[in-house]
Amino acid sequence: MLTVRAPATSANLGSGFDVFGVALGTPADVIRVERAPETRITVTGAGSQYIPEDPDQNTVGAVADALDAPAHIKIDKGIRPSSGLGSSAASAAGAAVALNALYDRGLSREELVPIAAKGEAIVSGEAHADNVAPSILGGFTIVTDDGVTQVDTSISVVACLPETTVSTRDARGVVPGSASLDDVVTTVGNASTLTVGMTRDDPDLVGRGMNDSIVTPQRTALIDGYDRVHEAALEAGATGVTVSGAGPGVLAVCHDRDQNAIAGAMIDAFDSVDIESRAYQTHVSEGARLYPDRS
Ligand SMILES: Nc1ncnc2c1ncn2[C@@H]1O[C@H](COP(=O)(O)OP(=O)(O)O)[C@@H](O)[C@H]1O
Ligand SMILES: N[C@@H](CCOP(=O)(O)O)C(=O)O
Repeated sequence: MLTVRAPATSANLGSGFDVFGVALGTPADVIRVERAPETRITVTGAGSQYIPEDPDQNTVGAVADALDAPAHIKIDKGIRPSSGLGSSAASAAGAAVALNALYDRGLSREELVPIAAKGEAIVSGEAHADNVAPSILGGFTIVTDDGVTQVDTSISVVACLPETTVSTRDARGVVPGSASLDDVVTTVGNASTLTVGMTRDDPDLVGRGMNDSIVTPQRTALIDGYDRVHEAALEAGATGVTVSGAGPGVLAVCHDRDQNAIAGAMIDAFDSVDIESRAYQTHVSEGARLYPDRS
C-alpha cells in the first residue's frame, strides 16, 4: 500500500489560460493504492457523492490504464469537485505518482504530467495539463505543447470557494474561439509580468500580471457575486484577483500580512449575495508527496 497527498491547484491565473497553474498548500486529496488484478476505486470525503467510482468515469481510472497499473485505489477527497481548485486533476496527479512508484515504472515527474492529463480528458473533454502539472511538480508551472517549465515560489494566496458549482466542461463552452490582436498583445504582456513576479516571489508583479480580457470576462458571468468579491478582495489589499481555474472559486494573490483581511472580505462579499463560502489562506506550495510503504 502506498499513500500520496496531492495538492489542490489554481489554473490560468487570468492571463495564462490553459498554460499557468500553481500548487496550493491546502486543501489536498489523499490517494492510497494497492496492487490488484483489476482497478477498483472507492471515494470518500468532500463531494464524494458526486464522484463516480466506475474506472471509466473517474480520472484515476484513466491513469491506471495509461500506466498499465491495475490497483485498488482509495481516494479521500479534501478538494470539493467543480469548485475551480483542480479536484479531478489532484486525484489524477496523486494516482500517477502513486502507481508509478507501486509498479516501479521509473517515470520522472515531468513524464507523469501527460499521463495524469489523460484523466482530465474524461471530465472536461480535453487533456489540459495546467492543473495536473502543478499538482505533480509543485510551485508555479507553465504548460505548453513543448513541455512543462516549473518555478519554485511561495507566493501568498487566498482561494475563496462559494457553495455553488461550475463544471469545467460547461465553463470551457463559453471560451471565445478567437481574440483581437490588441487583446493578445495585452495578455502576453500581463503573462510575462506575472512570470517574472513568480521567479522573484513578488506578489505585486504577480497581481499586476493577472488581468485578462479574453477568457475571464466570459467566465465571471457564470459566478454569482463575482464582481463584489473581486472588488472586496482588492480593497482589502489583494494585489490581483481572478477566477480560479474554471470557477466558481476566486483566487486572490497578496502579501502575507493581508491574507486574513482578504479572506474575511471575500466571504462577506459572497454573503452579501446570499452565497455561503469558505476561504483557504495558503501559499503556493510543494507538489504531490509520496509517503513510504508502512505495511
Ligand atoms: N477523482 C475525481 N475527483 C473529482 N472529480 C472527479 C474525479 N473523477 C471524476 N470526477 C468528475 O469530474 C467533475 C469535476 O471536475 P471539473 O468539472 O473539472 O472540476 P474540478 O475543477 O473540481 O476538477 C465532476 O463531475 C466529478 O464527478
Ligand atoms: N484551464 C482550465 C482549468 C480548469 O481548472 P478547474 O480547476 O476548474 O478544473 C480551464 O480554464 O478550463
